[in-house]
Amino acid sequence: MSTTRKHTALPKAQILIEALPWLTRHQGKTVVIKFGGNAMVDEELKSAFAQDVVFLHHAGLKPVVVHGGGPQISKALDRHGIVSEFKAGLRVTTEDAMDVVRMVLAGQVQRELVGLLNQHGPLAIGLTGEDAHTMTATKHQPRVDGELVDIGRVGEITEIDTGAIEALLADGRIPVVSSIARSQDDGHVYNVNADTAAAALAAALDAETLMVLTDVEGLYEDWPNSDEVISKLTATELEKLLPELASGMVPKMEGCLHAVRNGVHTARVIDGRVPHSILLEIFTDEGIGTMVVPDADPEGEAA
Ligand SMILES: Nc1ncnc2c1ncn2[C@@H]1O[C@H](COP(=O)(O)OP(=O)(O)O)[C@@H](O)[C@H]1O
Ligand SMILES: CC(=O)N[C@@H](CCC(=O)OP(=O)(O)O)C(=O)O
Repeated sequence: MSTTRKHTALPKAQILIEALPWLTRHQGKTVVIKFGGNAMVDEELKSAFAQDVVFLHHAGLKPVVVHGGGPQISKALDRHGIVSEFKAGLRVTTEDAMDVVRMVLAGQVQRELVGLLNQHGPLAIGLTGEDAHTMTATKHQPRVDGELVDIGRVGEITEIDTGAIEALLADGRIPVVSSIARSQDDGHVYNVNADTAAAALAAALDAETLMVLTDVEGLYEDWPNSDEVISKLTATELEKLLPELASGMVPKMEGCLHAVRNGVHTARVIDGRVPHSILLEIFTDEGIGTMVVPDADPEGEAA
């Protein structure tokens, strides 16, 4: 035989092998991925997101996508002459505004993500929390300066039925969920913050990981004065920080806390502006954002 041939693709094999421990660890595990409206600004990023989710699916994980669409809703409301107002980080949602919210989330943003994922095969199925009683809510009245405020059709999740999502996962599909909930009597629907919905679903599904993609690097220690990202913190450490956090981060970090306090192993806030941030986070040990772990973290760094 002649001398050994030079295989120029060998570094690729090295990269695949480096992912082996992570592939083994995450095999069969459910990962809830929240794709924020602010991270959905760029066509290339959206395609890379879809590729990552499909990659996870083919690597044996069970991804569930929950999407936001705040900026897209604000734009549509503006076109309808409705002014966007937020209280306690949540959109004040009149009945008219709710029609627009539902149209944008279920009819526009969700359809686009389903389309991008399905470019890779017959994988994604879109639903909202209304479908098969996936999410039931009651009217949410947050406190602002100690006073209860009425913010219209904004819901607080009271019940989750994971049946439809689990059936889709068992059938090898990728559920794409819009954050709209039904009311107990099916009389109307509620607008639910997408971070809150993703966290509640992650807990109800017994997911291994909740991953929240947004438009910052992670949780900044002293926002907006410094860009020092907190790379890892426990539930109790996060709980202490919560009162200091500002609007957009509040539902995200409250969601992460809820998730890890209810069985999810890790909740991560990562930068959706970095292409393939999901793969970097799942398959390398260079976590790129903020990771929240339960207080007793038996697996330590391996989480
Ligand atoms: N401590 C913090 N660390 C990082 N971002 C913060 C912090 N506090 C507030 N923010 C704001 O939260 C925003 C993310 O939330 P949001 O706008 O709701 O994004 P998304 O559409 O991804 O849900 C950031 O762009 C930033 O302006
Ligand atoms: C009650 C409430 O505020 N609902 C959000 C739902 C969409 C969302 O959460 O989108 P992002 O993740 O892109 O912020 C809203 O109407 O904007």
